[in-house]
Amino acid sequence: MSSGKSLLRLDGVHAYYGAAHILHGMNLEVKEGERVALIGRNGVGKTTVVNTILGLATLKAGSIRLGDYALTQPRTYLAAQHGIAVVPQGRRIVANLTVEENLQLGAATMGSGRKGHWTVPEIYKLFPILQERAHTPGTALSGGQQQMLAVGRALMANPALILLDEPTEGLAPVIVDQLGVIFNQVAAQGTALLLIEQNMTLVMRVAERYCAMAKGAIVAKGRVHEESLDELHKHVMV
Ligand SMILES: Nc1ncnc2c1ncn2[C@@H]1O[C@H](COP(=O)(O)OP(=O)(O)OP(=O)(O)O)[C@@H](O)[C@H]1O
Repeated sequence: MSSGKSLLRLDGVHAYYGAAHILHGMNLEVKEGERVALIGRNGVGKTTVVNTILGLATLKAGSIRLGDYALTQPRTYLAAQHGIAVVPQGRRIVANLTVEENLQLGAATMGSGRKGHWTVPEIYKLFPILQERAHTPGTALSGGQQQMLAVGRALMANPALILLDEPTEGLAPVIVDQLGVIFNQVAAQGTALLLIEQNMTLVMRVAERYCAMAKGAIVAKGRVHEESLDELHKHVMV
């Protein structure tokens, strides 16, 4: 376990959509530079963890800390201000902006003015195809390229931690492999990753430890090593 600074910590979190009680005492911590996978079957509440941090699901009990900051009233901009960027499920590329404008939006809407390694030229080094298509509308890209854009946009905020919500969903295996390489490069730059993922091969390649959810809480956790695949699969098989 990393002895670094805590970037994100949930303790006993209960969260709701309206009257629907989704997170039931959720605990989770990601420290500086860590690569953590959050796994579990469809519908167990993985996206709701992200939505609760962003204020899109209602936090009713428990606590969330973003670094040293106690997040009592979650809001999207507060996560960004405290160094957490999100690559949302479904990518959410802005339709009437070009690739480059989408990237610039990442720096602007994260709002914290954080400086760091990631600039438009650095994103283009990571994803040369985005430079080739810089002036194309973001939504005219292929699914894999849109996911690269969503990752690039999140990096533009120079986050300490990036939350990746099923980034490889619906993508061809060759693109999944490319993204795996990229996530490792991003982590090597010092950015911590929380990877929500159904592809356990990718989890094996990227994560150093995993947390498995069922029914809105953590039911297992451990280190990822060469023998982990069967154990990981148990938590995602239907
Ligand atoms: N806006 C909403 N209103 C009410 N219930 C919702 C809403 N969004 C999700 N849910 C329900 O909350 C539960 C958890 O959903 P969530 O999206 O967090 O699961 P998940 O583990 O991320 O699954 P998936 O892999 O399918 O994205 C599911 O039962 C889902 O139907």
